[in-house]
Amino acid sequence: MTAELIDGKAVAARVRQEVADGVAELVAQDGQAPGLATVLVGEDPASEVYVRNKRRACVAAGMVDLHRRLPGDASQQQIDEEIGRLAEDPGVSGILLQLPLPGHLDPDALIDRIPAGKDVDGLTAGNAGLLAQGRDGLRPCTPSGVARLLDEYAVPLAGAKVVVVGRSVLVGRPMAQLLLARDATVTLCHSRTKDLAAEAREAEVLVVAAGVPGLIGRESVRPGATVIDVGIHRTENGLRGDVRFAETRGVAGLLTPVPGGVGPMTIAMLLANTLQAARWQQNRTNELRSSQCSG
Ligand SMILES: Nc1nc(=O)c2c([nH]1)NC[C@@H]1CN(c3ccc(C(=O)N[C@@H](CCC(=O)O)C(=O)O)cc3)C=[N+]21
Ligand SMILES: [Mg+2]
Repeated sequence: MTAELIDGKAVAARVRQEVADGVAELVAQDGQAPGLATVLVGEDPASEVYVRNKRRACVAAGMVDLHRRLPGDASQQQIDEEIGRLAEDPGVSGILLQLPLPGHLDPDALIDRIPAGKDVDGLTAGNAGLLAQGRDGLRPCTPSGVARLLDEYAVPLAGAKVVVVGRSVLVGRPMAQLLLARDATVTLCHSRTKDLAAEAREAEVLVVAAGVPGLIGRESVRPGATVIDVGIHRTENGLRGDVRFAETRGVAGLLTPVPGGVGPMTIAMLLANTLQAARWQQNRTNELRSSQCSG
């Protein structure tokens, strides 16, 4: 068997076009384009690349790029104040604090300064709680990108055995919650899991977000399974994932490549979240206006 490849670039291009259409509609309605504030602290080279790509995608979708850069030695209070200003600014639809932050900063406290309605990364305790309770909110971009890929390739989730490897706040935990909300039977594995390969082999859908290069190979994959590789590592031989691609391709039914799989979807879903946030803010503004008129 040779797995069919999931074309994340193609799906991401479709999502980005949908977002661009939605942005044009919003601009026609109230003359204001959504604005995305990416906040980058310091100069981690990988973060520079991601933020640059996010800003480009934002402009390409017709949104306003409101980038903020702070020095690597910025204090907790300085960043707190910057996020506070963006939170108050009606021109800012979404705020994204790029992670990881320099070691002297407390990321949780800063993330929770972002109002839930502008939290386009879906990382605040508020949005994580809404997701855990199965209520509407902004979802983390990588997990929602994975869900969209699975939908586009018509991978059944209801009742399916899904194994997620990795329990990070950015990917693994929200991924498990999102799949649970889609009625999958979800197993969440991590670095302390006993016999990871045996757990993973049970999966009809295997989502790998461990951050360990080449962690998963043929010994861990059920024949015909759908394998989603969220890992991304810069090596001498180019970008690699958490999955050993060539050997896994011989066992899996559907497989994401790295690059060109999940990565482009993360950015596409960020744009989709920013549009969603702008629509909610527009609705709230209109409700306020009409209540002032009638009241
Ligand atoms: N607050 C926050 N939100 C994030 O969403 C976030 C973050 N911090 N920190 C780092 C991770 C990583 N991440 C990626 C985004 C795009 C690609 C992407 O576009 N990948 C391309 C390749 C791009 C390249 O050449 O490096 C691909 O896989 O095809 C990958 C990874 C977002 N992250
Ligand atoms: Mg882990």
